Amino acid sequence: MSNHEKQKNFSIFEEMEKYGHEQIIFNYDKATGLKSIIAIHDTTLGPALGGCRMWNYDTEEDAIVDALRLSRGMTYKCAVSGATLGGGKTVVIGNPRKDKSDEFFQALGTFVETLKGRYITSTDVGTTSMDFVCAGKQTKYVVGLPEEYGGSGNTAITTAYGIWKAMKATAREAFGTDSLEGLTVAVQGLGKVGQLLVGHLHDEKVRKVIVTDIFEENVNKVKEMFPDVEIVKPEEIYGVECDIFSPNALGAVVNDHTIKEFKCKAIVGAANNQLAEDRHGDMLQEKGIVYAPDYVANAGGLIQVADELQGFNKERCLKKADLIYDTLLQIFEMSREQKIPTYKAADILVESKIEKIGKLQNKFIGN
Ligand SMILES: NC(=O)c1ccc[n+]([C@@H]2O[C@H](COP(=O)([O-])OP(=O)(O)OC[C@H]3O[C@@H](n4cnc5c(N)ncnc54)[C@H](O)[C@@H]3O)[C@@H](O)[C@H]2O)c1
Repeated sequence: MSNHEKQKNFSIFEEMEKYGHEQIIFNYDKATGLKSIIAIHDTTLGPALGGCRMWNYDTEEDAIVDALRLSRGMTYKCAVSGATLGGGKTVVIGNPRKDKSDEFFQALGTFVETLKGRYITSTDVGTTSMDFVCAGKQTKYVVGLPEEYGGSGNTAITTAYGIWKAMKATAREAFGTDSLEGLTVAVQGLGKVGQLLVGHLHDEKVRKVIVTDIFEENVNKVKEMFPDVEIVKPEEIYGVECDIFSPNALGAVVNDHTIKEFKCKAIVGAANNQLAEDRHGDMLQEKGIVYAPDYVANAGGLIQVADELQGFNKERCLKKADLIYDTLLQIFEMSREQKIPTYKAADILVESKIEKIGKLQNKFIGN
């Protein structure tokens, strides 16, 4: 089907109805050429929070679908981490290597400001904390700023920490012990999170780390820091012999093709929306692969920026990230007891939490 035909069949309201999105805002700034979409999924728990992804989308439909999927993931991630925040996301259509400037992100800031705190933004793939220093000149509704600007700094640190904890919980479920010592872990994507994760794995004395990235400079950097890593080509990573596969690049890496290739016993990584479709989570369960639901495992970054909204405290933030381990154990237990895939168990946990909090009555607390 051509892109034009695809767009003719695409209904934005049908998409919003499917998962209950509240609002989509399209922003265009003539002076800078900024084209962005802000999707707000659910604000039952509080203002929507979610990073801003900058990507060269093939079609506008791809950009809208990404904003919808990612913002919904943020609702679930906020709820499962105990944050009093809802889910939102921005996508910026453009090339992050060419199209950025101070004015470009200031333009984004002006649009975020119009929402008066209903949506708070931050970094994601293709954007950096410095981009939000620029956006922050026009809005106070930004988090994930560098420490020298009063922010909590690089969120990848807490994300990688959380993935490491998630991996330990998943190892306990899959291998009966939460020590990663002696295991082989395949890491896809050696960006901000992937690089730090390899460091944690090294400290845990895993047997072998197999790595890949589409950018050679990232692979070389990791090889320099950890000479023992084994490097494979990007297309080879799914089929390598390993205990744990860790996707830390982009989403939809668990799909009809990769499932046939997987030789791992568990999947734990930072990438958002790892399952191309829900049914792939069912297929993983049938294959006996323990899947750590992405929005639970990768909540570290969200936990950090949510903490920044309260005045960042690193110790408190890491303590909250430690809970990723406990939450995953709870989800694995639900999955076993109810005989349902782990992604469904996580969704049930979150949806019941949102429903209960949504029904809370405001109580009179005196003057
Ligand atoms: N940074 C965070 O705090 C955070 C928090 C939650 C989720 N995530 C998610 O985790 C993932 C990694 O985040 P990041 O901050 O490290 O992003 P990043 O952009 O720094 O790194 C992504 C890396 O993946 C590589 N890559 C892309 N496609 C690839 C492919 N097909 N094969 C191999 N490598 C490929 C890129 O070259 C890059 O090095 C993203 O999906 C992001 O949305 C990040």
